[in-house]
Amino acid sequence: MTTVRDVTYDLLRARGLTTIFGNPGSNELPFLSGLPTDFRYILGLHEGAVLSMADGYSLVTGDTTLINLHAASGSGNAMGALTNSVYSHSPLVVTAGQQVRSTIGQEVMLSNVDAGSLMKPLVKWSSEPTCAEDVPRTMSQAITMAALPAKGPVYVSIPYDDWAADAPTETARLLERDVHSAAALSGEQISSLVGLLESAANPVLVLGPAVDADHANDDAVRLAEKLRVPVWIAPSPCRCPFPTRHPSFRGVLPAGVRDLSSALSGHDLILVVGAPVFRYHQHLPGRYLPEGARLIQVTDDPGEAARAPIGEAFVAPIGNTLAVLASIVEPSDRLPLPQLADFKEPESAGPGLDPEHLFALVRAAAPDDAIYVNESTSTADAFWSQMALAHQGSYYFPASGGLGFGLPAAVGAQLGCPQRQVIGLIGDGSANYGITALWTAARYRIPVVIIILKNGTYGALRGFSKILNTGDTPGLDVPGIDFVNIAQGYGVRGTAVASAADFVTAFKSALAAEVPTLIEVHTHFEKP
Ligand SMILES: Cc1ncc(Cn2c(C)c(CCOP(=O)(O)OP(=O)(O)O)sc2=O)c(N)n1
Ligand SMILES: [Ca+2]
Repeated sequence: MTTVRDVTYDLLRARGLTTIFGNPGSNELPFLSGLPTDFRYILGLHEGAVLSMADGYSLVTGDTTLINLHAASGSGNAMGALTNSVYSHSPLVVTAGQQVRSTIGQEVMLSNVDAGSLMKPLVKWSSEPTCAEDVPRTMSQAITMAALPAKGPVYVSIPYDDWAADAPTETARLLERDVHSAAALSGEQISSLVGLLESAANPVLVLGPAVDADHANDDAVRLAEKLRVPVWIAPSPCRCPFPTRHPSFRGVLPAGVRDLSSALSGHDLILVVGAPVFRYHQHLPGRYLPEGARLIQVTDDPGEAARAPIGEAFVAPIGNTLAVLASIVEPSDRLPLPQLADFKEPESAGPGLDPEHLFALVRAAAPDDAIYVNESTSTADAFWSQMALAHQGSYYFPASGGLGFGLPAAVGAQLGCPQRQVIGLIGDGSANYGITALWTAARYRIPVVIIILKNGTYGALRGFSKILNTGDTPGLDVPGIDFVNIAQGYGVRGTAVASAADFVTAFKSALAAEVPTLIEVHTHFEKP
């Protein structure tokens, strides 16, 4: 007789979920026992790292990705990482082993009490099947929900005695299922958008992560070039939707209401594509928009459209909308935008490097199509002022600022995209939240390059203490961490550098290596 486990593995195979990121407990063993040979299991040592590795993998591949965690304790450890995945719309299927079905109510050891509620609101859908026979259909629903727009993580808790139960014969029909999502702006809606863009005196494009997620970067460039308009990246970006050396590129919008509004002053039409309106961060109240500006938002997430405080929104596929607009909008007779100024070539007063200087050295030596996973929270301005990102899928940042994403996501991204070099730019504070992913990188020989920016402090919080005028609070410094020895303890080759020449030597060696490498760079939080 075919078991629930057999049908579930057939379903996972049919939908392409044959890589499992996990950390097991006893509840998971009946699912993992006799893992089919065409599946691979990637072990992480902490569930936060497991989740973020899977997130990095799903972001670069675009694949719906399977995670298997241990009951409530493992699921709970992963929740911090899920705060990012839910906003980066990562299609993750998070599964957890549950105690034997008949004992859950007694709350025996390893029971995941009220499992269906545990992960809300950090997942778009969550369930514990009501009986063993419904496990395959529930898994089918979970995989489909994760992948349908707006994509996002889902959670399924499965009692471990369900796997051996007989599967109803009809569950085999799940393997034939396919679910298509269509919808697009109507001809009338497109015409109204085109009319607004062509009649605006000074329009501006604001692009968000969904443009990059939908591989619509080139159509965004075509639209910007036809309209001859400036292009900003929406605030708090977790991806890069537009080439940063293009003449239209103006940078990342500030994440405060007041400053964002002034950055857009003078524009009468603001077209926001693929971003929430907006992911503000610093609380700097003011007018949402400059005088006389009209905001139009195109998003594939009904929630983003519904919760925006301003503007008119269209819920539609991002790639299709940009492609249609770029093809039918008339070329503008505005003057072409001038080339961007050359990069400043910064220096540092040693020992140690200024972040701008470090990023200039990275840019000079890294491959043109490198993928950057950034979690160095006080150096964002320096990064955007020095990097030349030209390709789709070149940049990832924790979508909710939940630390512990960066280092594991870099490992997962490198596993998912072996053809491009992945470079993690990780603060010496952030590194500690996902440090165990170094072991996974060494264990599976994943050749990621991890650059630790060691300024000895929680730099972003020092910045916030100035904005919030909170003075010198406790808990802001992280001096003396030895990432080289930590890395070597997890099996990763590490080097510490404090000069430009030494960094370039170590970086070029790391880029040529076929194993993971960590470089600890002494950086300045403030210019010496
Ligand atoms: C899981 C988690 N814990 C704590 C924080 C709070 N936090 C913390 C602790 C930051 C400092 C990070 O320091 P870093 O060394 O990684 O980078 P910088 O020195 O460049 O800021 S930024 C920030 O929002 C967080 N965002 N996420
Ligand atoms: Ca730091």
